Amino acid sequence: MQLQAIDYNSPTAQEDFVKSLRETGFGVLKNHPIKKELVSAIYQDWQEFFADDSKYDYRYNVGPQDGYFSPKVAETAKGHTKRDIKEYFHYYPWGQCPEKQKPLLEQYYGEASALAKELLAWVEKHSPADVAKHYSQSLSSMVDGSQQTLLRVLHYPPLKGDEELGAIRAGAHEDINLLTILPSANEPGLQVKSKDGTWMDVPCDFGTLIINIGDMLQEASGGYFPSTSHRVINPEGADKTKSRISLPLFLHPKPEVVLSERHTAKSYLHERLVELGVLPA
Ligand SMILES: O=C(O)CCC(=O)C(=O)O
Ligand SMILES: [Fe+2]
Repeated sequence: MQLQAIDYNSPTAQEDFVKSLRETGFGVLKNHPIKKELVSAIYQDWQEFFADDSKYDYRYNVGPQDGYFSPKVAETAKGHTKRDIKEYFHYYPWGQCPEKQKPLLEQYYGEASALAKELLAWVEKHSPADVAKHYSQSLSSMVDGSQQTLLRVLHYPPLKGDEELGAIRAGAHEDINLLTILPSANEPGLQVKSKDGTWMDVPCDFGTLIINIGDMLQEASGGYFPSTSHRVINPEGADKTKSRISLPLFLHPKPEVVLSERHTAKSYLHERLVELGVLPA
């Protein structure tokens, strides 16, 4: 299985994209509306943020989860024992954000959320009737007016050799939300698990966008759209000295949205954050 980039402007983009999501949990888009100059400017802005000790002034708020998570409090992937080797900042329009980094991040948040919503509408339009009948409301209306969509700026520091044995940049996990949009990072390392259990590299041509299904869409679609495991592996050799920045946007529904007979978005998110060790039970 190889992930082929799909041209956003192609006449068959919608069908090709939804087919890729269905078969692999992932889709890669090229020629999409998000400018790569915006993404690279954000990467630069945040290299500065993570390099400066004033980042500790933005320590995350435990309940709402906005702000800076240092490597000491970074999440531990479900089923793992070692924390991921990363630090990150959680941006919400209502949350804390340093003034210098705010304008571009806010702009990106708006553009990426709008694109994510459009892609969710593609998913809905190409869902078979027997899958769509389980959606408690239209997928795109699930995110209308949502305050929960999260933009995460991730920094994986260069490896120094003193990392815990067995720790990796991001342990294998599935995302919690409906859809995730991720611009190709500035360094490789992202891998996705294929159906036969092998790990494949996700292409990291700067300028492409990687989209994946999260657990909430898997739940709402009765498993038709798979939330696929992915991870970020550690660099080797000379690449160890390089840091890596990435910028996933996690599209979240409103808390009261019914995902399935078992879960609302709120109950599901709470259960998952406790499992990740970032919320007290
Ligand atoms: O850094 C990446 O490329 C992926 C990050 C990721 O999977 C996540 O934060 O959920
Ligand atoms: Fe992820």
